[in-house]
Amino acid sequence: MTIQLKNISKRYGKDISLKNVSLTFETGKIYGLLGPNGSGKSTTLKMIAGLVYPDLGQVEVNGEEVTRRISKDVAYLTELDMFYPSFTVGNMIDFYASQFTDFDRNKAEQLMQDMKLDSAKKIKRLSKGNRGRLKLVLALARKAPVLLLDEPFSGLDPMVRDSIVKSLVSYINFDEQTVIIATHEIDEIEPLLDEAIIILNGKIIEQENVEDLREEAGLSVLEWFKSTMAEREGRDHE
Ligand SMILES: Nc1ncnc2c1ncn2[C@@H]1O[C@H](COP(=O)(O)OP(=O)(O)OP(=O)(O)O)[C@@H](O)[C@H]1O
Repeated sequence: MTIQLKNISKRYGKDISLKNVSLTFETGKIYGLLGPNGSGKSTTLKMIAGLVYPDLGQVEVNGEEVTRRISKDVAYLTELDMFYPSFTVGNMIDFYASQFTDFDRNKAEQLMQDMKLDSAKKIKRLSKGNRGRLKLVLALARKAPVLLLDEPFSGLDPMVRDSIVKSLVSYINFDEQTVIIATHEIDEIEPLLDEAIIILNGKIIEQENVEDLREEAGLSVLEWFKSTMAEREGRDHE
């Protein structure tokens, strides 16, 4: 599945959220969409999920324009908690299984064990971190061709993050899935990434293959991100 954003612009009232963004995402790769608060990461993901439409430009999946129908192919972990508080964890798993034909119960069971979640527990009684884990279970248990993760590690403690980052790849089917992770926690997701994209003030300012970055420039993604941002700031102040 090839996802293409072609010359996308989007504004909310006076605020410009995306400016002439063009990006291509291919199956089998994990992309990191990196940038500071308010840079347009979530808006980009929402566009791929068909939840927000561009003012200008096109979003295409396999050459076809994205509509609301894309949602069946997109597993989307959002920043917002959209859980029903009276549900138990198990109810939520049942609900997802009823909503999405690609929801894999066996995978969900395995993920629940890995994330140490109790299916009898009420969602309103879960800690923030455990809610974060549940969100990951619900997104990763789907065999959707497109997996969008918006700040997937927020609320998780550092030890857990580390182990989740390590186990995440085992839940991805690289023959069939495209994964896009939006985050400002670059250090943590670095080991997962194939491609790193920097978005700033609604513009894509850089994109690099992570292996090339390491081998050719001798830089970690975080070092590259910091130096790119510093260079920008310097330029903006000239
Ligand atoms: N529903 C909305 N109504 C008005 N403005 C919006 C809306 N959604 C996003 N914006 C604006 O668009 C810009 C980009 O926001 P977006 O949420 O895409 O950034 P982000 O990079 O995901 O930020 P964060 O890291 O803080 O989540 C911001 O200026 C934001 O205020």
